Amino acid sequence: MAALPNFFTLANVSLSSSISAKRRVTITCCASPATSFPESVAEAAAVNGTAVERSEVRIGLPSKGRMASETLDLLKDCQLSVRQVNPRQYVAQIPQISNLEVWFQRPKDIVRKLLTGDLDLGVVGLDTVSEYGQGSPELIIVHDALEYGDCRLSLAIPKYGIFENVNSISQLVQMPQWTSEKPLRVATGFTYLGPKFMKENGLKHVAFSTADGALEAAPAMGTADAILDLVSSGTTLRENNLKEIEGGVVLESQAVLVASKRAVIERSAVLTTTHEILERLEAHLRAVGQFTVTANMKGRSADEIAERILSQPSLSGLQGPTISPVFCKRDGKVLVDYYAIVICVPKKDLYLCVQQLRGIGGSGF
Ligand SMILES: Nc1ncnc2c1ncn2[C@@H]1O[C@H](COP(=O)(O)OP(=O)(O)OP(=O)(O)O)[C@@H](O)[C@H]1O
Ligand SMILES: O=P(O)(O)OC[C@H]1O[C@H](OP(=O)(O)OP(=O)(O)O)[C@H](O)[C@@H]1O
Ligand SMILES: [Mg+2]
Repeated sequence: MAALPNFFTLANVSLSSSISAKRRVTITCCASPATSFPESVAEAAAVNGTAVERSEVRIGLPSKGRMASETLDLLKDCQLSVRQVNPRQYVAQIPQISNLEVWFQRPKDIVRKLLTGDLDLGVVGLDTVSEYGQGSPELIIVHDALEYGDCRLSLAIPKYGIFENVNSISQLVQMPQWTSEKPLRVATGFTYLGPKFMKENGLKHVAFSTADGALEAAPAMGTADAILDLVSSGTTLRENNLKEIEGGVVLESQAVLVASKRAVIERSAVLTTTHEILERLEAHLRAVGQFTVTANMKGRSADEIAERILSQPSLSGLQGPTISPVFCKRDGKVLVDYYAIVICVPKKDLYLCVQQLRGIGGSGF
């Protein structure tokens, strides 16, 4: 994952100790580079005063696009059913949390409204928080991995012509073609992150153009040399003869739960509701991320099997294993040759765990 510029763990906010104890939950806050902070956002954050007077808690959910239905599905899996009578109704309730109002908004407007204090919480892609939050210290990432909406913001160039042998950002920067008269033309919808990334990578001669969609067509049309856009499967780039380059990923993104720092700090109802949502998200995400592996293993005793399992690097950090004798009858005697073992494995470690269990004599998975 590319390092996220301007994000750091927020250790000195009073709520952090209680929330950040959870696995995969980080309370992070965009650092505030005061000098480069755009005035419009700073002003928006400053007029956040209305938030203090509201008693109900407002969460913004994507009203349309690919994040909309998956967000509702996730909440449903957490037993938080959003009651929306029809898709054109922009406000809804979640009966399980009585003082919570759901507002359906476009993802970028969710971030904007968190900054103005019109929303307290929101679910959007990290790319949207980073682009429209513009490093504002007013935004707190409450949960950084809701496990959908995975994509990356990445720079892509044509596979052909002058770019044929260019495969990294440093090679792109060193190309003699880019001058102040003829800068590298980049098409992007990310007008904050794009210039920031190029500056950080030393690309001086660059000009940006914006469009709302189908950016991948710009190089073939001759209107841009490169594009900076979201990539998920990579199909759109491939179909348009474009390639990503080494060092060209601006950020890795997925859906996150974001909060207004001020609302969380100043209004106890927001903090309580944030905790409640977080507990439910964590319980659900932990459960779906875990697999139970059962296997048989030959051995002299349960202790010996336990030692063998716990000596393996991918198995030693687990809670357990549960080891039970498997009884059989041979020549009229009840014997234990095998033990049944049960371990709980995070999804990402599943393959390695099974390999390591096999390596120490596990079978019958
Ligand atoms: N190809 C993709 N695969 C997975 N997630 C994506 C992809 N493209 C975007 N996303 C995520 O989904 C979010 C919403 O994208 P979506 O395309 O639905 O809306 P949008 O691009 O903001 O709006 P619109 O396409 O209507 O202009 C993005 O901010 C990003 O986090
Ligand atoms: O790597 P892939 O899986 O091919 O996905 C990447 C494409 O998905 C997004 O477009 P979207 O579908 O949102 O259309 P848009 O350009 O109209 O926003 C993004 O802007 C890319 O064009
Ligand atoms: Mg889109």
